[in-house]
Amino acid sequence: MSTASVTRVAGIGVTCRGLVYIYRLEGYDVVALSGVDLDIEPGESVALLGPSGAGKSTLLSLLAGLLTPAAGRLTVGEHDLARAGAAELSYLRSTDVGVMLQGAMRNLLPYVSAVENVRFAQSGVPKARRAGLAGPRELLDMVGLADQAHTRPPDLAPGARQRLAIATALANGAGLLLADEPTSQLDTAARDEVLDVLSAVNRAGRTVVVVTHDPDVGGSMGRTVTIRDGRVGAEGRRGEEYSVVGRDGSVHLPPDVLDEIVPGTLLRVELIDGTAVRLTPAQDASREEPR
Ligand SMILES: Nc1ncnc2c1ncn2[C@@H]1O[C@H](COP(=O)(O)OP(=O)(O)OP(=O)(O)O)[C@@H](O)[C@H]1O
Repeated sequence: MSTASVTRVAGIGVTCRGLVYIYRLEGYDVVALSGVDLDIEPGESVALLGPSGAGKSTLLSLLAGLLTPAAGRLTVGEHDLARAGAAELSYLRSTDVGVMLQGAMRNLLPYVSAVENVRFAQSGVPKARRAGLAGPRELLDMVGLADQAHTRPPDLAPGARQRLAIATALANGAGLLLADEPTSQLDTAARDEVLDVLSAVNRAGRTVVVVTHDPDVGGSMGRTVTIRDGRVGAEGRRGEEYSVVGRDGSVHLPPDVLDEIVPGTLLRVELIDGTAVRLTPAQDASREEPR
């Protein structure tokens, strides 16, 4: 696969403070996000990791303006998404944010060619923002599909379909790309081609946020953020994993530590020389029953 040079686009940053989202179902509520604090700098590449049901896709949908937070602050570029109305959210998606839903075909029109898919994605861009957009051919070139411009999505290989979904997501000139599981169900070669494209669009300035279960995909991004129980539990940089102290002082212990120090254990917490923290389990290593 050969990709052409990628048009530079300024990246868009994100700020989340105490972000809460609740799915309201008949008879009960599901708290999917319970206080996410997260900053993403313009031009960063970030992987959202974490166990199934942790809240990764919900967070991505909030960043995309597809869901509105129940509480907390959320800004994407200049937009305050906690306060934005439907028109502002729709403008955001047609200009600054490119979204790839899970499953390539959910992002594509099956009955028209690759180039028509990109043209269609550009038809919703407001006139004032159309000047300076990369053309459909250039976008297909960017994802290595120049020679398959007239192929319809069902006739593309799975990896090529995902790359076409990237081209359509970025057709509006977005400075923030949000992709939910863009490499799931791809073989290693197709996955690496998708990662190459994501890396190229990131190097050309755009902010890239990817939800994934694949640690290799996480490793290919500049930073990993692990969501656990609806909050940021850990962050990884340059292969090192760090726990994140929540605004209420809570810390998620890493799974391997939790194997040894089970929930309910009493811990003595000591600050050592102002530079390190020591956690020591109480003698019997479990909470005493109240008398
Ligand atoms: N449409 C919905 N209605 C009700 N509850 C939902 C809905 N979507 C998600 N949830 C619940 O919200 C919580 C977070 O789900 P979410 O899909 O964001 O997690 P996730 O980390 O992306 O999981 P996965 O890795 O399995 O996709 C889960 O408890 C899930 O069951």
